[in-house]
Amino acid sequence: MISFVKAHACGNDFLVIEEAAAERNHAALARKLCSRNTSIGADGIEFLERRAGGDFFLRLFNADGSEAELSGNGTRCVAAWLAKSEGLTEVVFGTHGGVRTCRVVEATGPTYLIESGMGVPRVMPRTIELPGVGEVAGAMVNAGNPHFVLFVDTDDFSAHGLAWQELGEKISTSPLFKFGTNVEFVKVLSDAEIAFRIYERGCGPTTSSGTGTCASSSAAMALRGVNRELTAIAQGGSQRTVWPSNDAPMLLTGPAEIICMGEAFEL
Ligand SMILES: N[C@@H](CCC[C@H](N)C(=O)O)C(=O)O
Repeated sequence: MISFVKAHACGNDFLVIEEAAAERNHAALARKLCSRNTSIGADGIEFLERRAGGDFFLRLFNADGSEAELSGNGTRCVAAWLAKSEGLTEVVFGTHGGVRTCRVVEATGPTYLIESGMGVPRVMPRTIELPGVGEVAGAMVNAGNPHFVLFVDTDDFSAHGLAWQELGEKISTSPLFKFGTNVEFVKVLSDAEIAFRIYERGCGPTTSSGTGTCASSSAAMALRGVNRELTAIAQGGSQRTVWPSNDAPMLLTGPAEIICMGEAFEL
């Protein structure tokens, strides 16, 4: 049996599994346990490694078994679990996308409001040529993991005559991005608010993304001149971002809720 904890951040859901239990089956476990109809279901698994000296390291596997550098929401879910189970209120995680620090701001039952230091996002305006679609203008953003951000002004977030989910998949899996990319469709609502939709590498449309929130916010701040403190509204809820300048680390504040814990049968 494999012990797991399930948590979500604005509907972006994760299983948390101790690295020691993975026995090198990370990808297979992710594909199996994240399946919505035949298993527990989740957008990804965070494997939590406890290193000497009390350090933590996170490895994130998407639902399709691919490994990503990190997840902003997933990291927060693990921080919420460590707050609930071990009373930790500040946790530093190593990830393949850089160090991330989480601080519990508020706790209400199983829900934790957490502020995370998300590193310095890098925003690079880019126009790509997509077969059958044409030129798509946007920005590549490195938020520890890769993102392509498009600005839209349609009610339904469609762009280039395609639903955002369809265009998102084309961009996410385009060979133009050697390692694939997450895709965000961003609408600037005011100087203080953006709304966005997310097509994630390795799992498709999700209701929220922590790194996607950072990528969307940083692109809107750097390229559209909105405020350096923003509310970013996704389908699953809002998060707050603060980015004092283009060279500064971004702070991300949002909720994470512990749903359940249990034991899964082995593969
Ligand atoms: N939902 C996540 C991002 C998860 C990783 C992503 N799918 C990738 O492959 O980079 C978040 O909250 O950041």
